[in-house]
Amino acid sequence: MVVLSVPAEVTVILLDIEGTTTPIAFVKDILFPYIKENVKEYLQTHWEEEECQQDISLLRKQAEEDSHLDGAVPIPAAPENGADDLQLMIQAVVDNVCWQMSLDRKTTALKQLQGHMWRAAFTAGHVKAEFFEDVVPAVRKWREAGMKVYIYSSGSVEAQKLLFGYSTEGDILELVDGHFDTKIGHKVESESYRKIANSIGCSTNNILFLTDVTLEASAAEEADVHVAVVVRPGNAGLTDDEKTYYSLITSFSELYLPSST
Ligand SMILES: CSCCC(=O)C(=O)COP(=O)(O)O
Ligand SMILES: [Mg+2]
Repeated sequence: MVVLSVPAEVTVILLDIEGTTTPIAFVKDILFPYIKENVKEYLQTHWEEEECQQDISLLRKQAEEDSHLDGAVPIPAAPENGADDLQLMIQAVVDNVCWQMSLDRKTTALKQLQGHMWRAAFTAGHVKAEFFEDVVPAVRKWREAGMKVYIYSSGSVEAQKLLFGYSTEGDILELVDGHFDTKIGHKVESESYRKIANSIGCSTNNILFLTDVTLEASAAEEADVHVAVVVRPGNAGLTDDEKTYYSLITSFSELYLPSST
């Protein structure tokens, strides 16, 4: 087995979710279709609720920022003229969400609505999150060795907690010391990793970030975070240069913690 030695200064392991802890197929084939199939009914049912109105406001703001993009779908201002306007507005939000999802956008607005929609599916037991089989045993081992384990995903913190709270492995939320999402910044921006270190109360070089996306690894590395790229079935392929440049692991069990011997 290939072994990647974790530098002695590392005290925090920061995990991406999709493509790292969890198969991309679970997100693409189960979580995302749930949104596309249910978003219209969800909006019709929850429209009057404050949480839903906050989600719409955020989506509308994002739509304004996106107005220069090819194919962007605008969301009109709040309806004034009754039921017909409301139905047009709901359809605009549905079209905007589907457009964003067709591009796999990671906007905070989209991710916030998705997190709220998944709540019902997870808590009712209709969906259970999948984790690669090496994830839970490795995380337990790291924690026993004194490591802190944090999550940094484009999925909202609320969605992350649903995944860890309602998984095929049971409720494994207690294995996570904390969560970060795009509210702290985007994963391809190095400043986000500095803010995460600051929020945890450590230096960036105390963190090892595991992700499937080399753009994220590169941003983290620029902030002096240690990185390893996770190669999982179903992940996007890496170029030869990326394979040479980055430390690669195919399972969390390949990480060797000097302190855990
Ligand atoms: C954690 S919620 C479901 C996945 C999701 O919506 C997403 O965008 C995952 O992105 P990641 O940063 O974990 O690759
Ligand atoms: Mg990922």
